[in-house]
Amino acid sequence: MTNSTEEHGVRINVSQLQKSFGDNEVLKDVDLTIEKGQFIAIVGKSGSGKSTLLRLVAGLEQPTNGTLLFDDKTIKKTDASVTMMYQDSRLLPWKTVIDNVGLGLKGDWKDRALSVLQAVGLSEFQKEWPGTLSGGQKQRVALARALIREPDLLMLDEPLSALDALTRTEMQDLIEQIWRDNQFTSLLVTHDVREAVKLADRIVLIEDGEITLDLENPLPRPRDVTDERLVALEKQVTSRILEEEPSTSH
Ligand SMILES: Nc1ncnc2c1ncn2[C@@H]1O[C@H](COP(=O)(O)OP(=O)(O)OP(=O)(O)O)[C@@H](O)[C@H]1O
Repeated sequence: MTNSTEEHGVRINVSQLQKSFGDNEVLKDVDLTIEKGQFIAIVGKSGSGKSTLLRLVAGLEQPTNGTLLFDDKTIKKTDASVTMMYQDSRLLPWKTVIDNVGLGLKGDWKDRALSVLQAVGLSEFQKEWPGTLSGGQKQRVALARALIREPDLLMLDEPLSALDALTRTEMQDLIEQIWRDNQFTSLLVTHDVREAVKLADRIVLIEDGEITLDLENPLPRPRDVTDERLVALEKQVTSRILEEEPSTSH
């Protein structure tokens, strides 16, 4: 799909979104517009509601209240292709790498699968079993499996947090390059503020189910994590997260 001239990306508009599980109000009145092709990172403490927001946007959960629009259409009517990448690659161990990439696809997908495997640097591994791959390679296959669907929206739920630091940096560069080549909209949930400032155009902080910071990241790409402007941005977000320690635990 990296050679495709077709336009990808979707504009997302979340308005007064609210989600409760029983008495637990997890998201309170969230408003967020993500422009087509934008890369957004959602950061925040554990339990603040990041994954819930992602799952609502992905249509895996229904909101208690509020609206969710894709290119100004309600989510039920959207034609947009939405794909998700998780911390765990979720590959089927009894299928080869290439069959995992094409899983669930109809028609002749082998050439496209090879092309996306090439884009993630794994074409030589097409006939291998997932069990023989490293954690980083498995995540590359998961990325290829997302890419073959030519996503308008790629959702990334802590996709790199189980990887070692070096592999993680390599994967960040790969994700950024693939996003730039394909221009889909990206929504990344991460605990890692450095990862957020390296990859995202905007960093959104969620605290107790509310957006409390929405920061533009104007730094040119590709970004160097030792660049003092990036370090300053990282400090700004981190200190904001740490500002208010909860007085009670629950
Ligand atoms: N299906 C569910 N049923 C009941 N409660 C849920 C459900 N999903 C999430 N929650 C609750 O919603 C709150 C927010 O969870 P969520 O996973 O969105 O947080 P998070 O910010 O992504 O946390 P983490 O960084 O630890 O993944 C938590 O209190 C969690 O227990």
